[in-house]
Formats: sequence, C-alpha cells, structure tokens
Amino acid sequence: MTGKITVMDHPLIAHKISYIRQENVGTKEFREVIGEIAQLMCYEATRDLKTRDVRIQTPIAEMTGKTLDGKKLAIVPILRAGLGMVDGMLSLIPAAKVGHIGLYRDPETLEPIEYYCKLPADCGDREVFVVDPMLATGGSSVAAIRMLKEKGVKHIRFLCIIAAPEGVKRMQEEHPDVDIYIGALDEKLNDHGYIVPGLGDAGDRIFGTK
Ligand SMILES: O=P(O)(O)OC[C@H]1O[C@H](OP(=O)(O)OP(=O)(O)O)[C@H](O)[C@@H]1O
Ligand SMILES: O=c1cc[nH]c(=O)[nH]1
Ligand SMILES: [Mg+2]
Repeated sequence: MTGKITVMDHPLIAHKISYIRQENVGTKEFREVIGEIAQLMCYEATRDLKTRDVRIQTPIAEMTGKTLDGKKLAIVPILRAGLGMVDGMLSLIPAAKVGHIGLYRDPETLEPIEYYCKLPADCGDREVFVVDPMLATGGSSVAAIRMLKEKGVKHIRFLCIIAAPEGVKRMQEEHPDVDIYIGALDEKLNDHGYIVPGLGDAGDRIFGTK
C-alpha cells in the first residue's frame, strides 16, 4: 500500500507560496501568509471527511442537510515551524484537539532530536493531521509519525507547504499508510539539507529568529 500524494493545484495556494518564498518578505507577512496557506490546504485535505444526513429546520422549511461524521480530529504541529499552521487549520476545524511534537534537526547530522511530546489523551481514536511547513530529508516527519503510531494513532495525514522529492520518497517508504498533502513539490535538497529553491528556514522566518 502507498499513501496518496496530493500536490496542490489551486491558484491561490500557488500564488501565496511564491509570495513567501521571496527573501524580502518580513516576519509578520510571512507568518500571516503561512496561516492562509494552511487554511487553504486544510480545505483540500478534509475533502473526503465523512458526513451523515441530518434533518434541520431553516426559517423557510425542513430539509436534510449534512453534518461531519466519523472520527474526531486532531492537529499535531511539529515544533517549531508547524505552529505557524495551527491557527489556519483551526479556523476550519475548530473542534479539533491540538497535540505538540517538538523536534529539531541537528544541523550536522540532519537527524531529528526529540524534545517535547504532548498529545490529546484520546489521540488513538482521532484522525490526526500532522503539520510542518517543510518536508526536506523526511527525518522529522518520519520520526513524528512514528511517535504518533507508538501512541496508538492509526489514521494520519501529513500536510507540508513545500516538499523535496527525497523527503516524499522517505515518507512513502517508512509510512506508506499516510496520505501526504503538499503545497509545492520542489526540485531537490542542497548539501546542507535545505530545500532548493525552497524558502529558507521556515521556523526562523515565522518567528524572526535570524
Ligand atoms: O525533513 P527534515 O530534513 O527533517 O527537515 C524538515 C524539518 O526542519 C525544520 O525544522 P527545524 O529543525 O529547522 O526546527 P524549527 O522548526 O524549530 O526551526 C522543518 O520545520 C521541519 O521540521
Ligand atoms: O529548506 C528547509 C529544510 C528544512 N527546514 C527548513 O526550514 N527549510
Ligand atoms: Mg528551523
């Protein structure tokens, strides 16, 4: 089994990603637009959520409408940069619980180092949306999803704004059951593990730390 890979083709998403790639975009704007992209990607990534019929009364008539059904949802950002996507996601799925996984990539080895994990107690019963703007080598997302599976989570989707082919391949090899939603699929990684052309360090650009 191989998870579904969806590369966004919506013009608004393409436009906003191109905008924030530019090196002269400042922290405030970068953070705001990351949130807008996350909101648009959430819309696409929730397209197949289950619904059930519900009888409702409008001011004019009774009718059969739709309401969300199936598993409850959770959003799990990979810290830090994933935090930039949480509010955009919550704007569309406000009842979702939010867990946090703290990982940073060792700049020399590029291996993910874990420093935090706090998840909803019932996360094993939820459909989980893992969010991180960048999928580079795949080390961080592979590790985060492994941590979730160890806690019993079975239904996982991963949303990233920019991905490198190397990371997508690694995710497919290690987590073939996870559907991946990608804002833009870039060319490659450079010698330091940065995505080319990418947008630089997403965490630093969201929080203004460089
Ligand atoms: O696919 P990978 O090779 O693992 O790289 C991607 C990871 O690197 C960045 O985090 P970073 O380590 O810079 O931490 P930060 O979010 O705290 O800046 C990014 O937000 C991903 O989590
Ligand atoms: O290009 C990259 C790669 C990893 N992390 C980032 O923030 N950017
Ligand atoms: Mg970073």
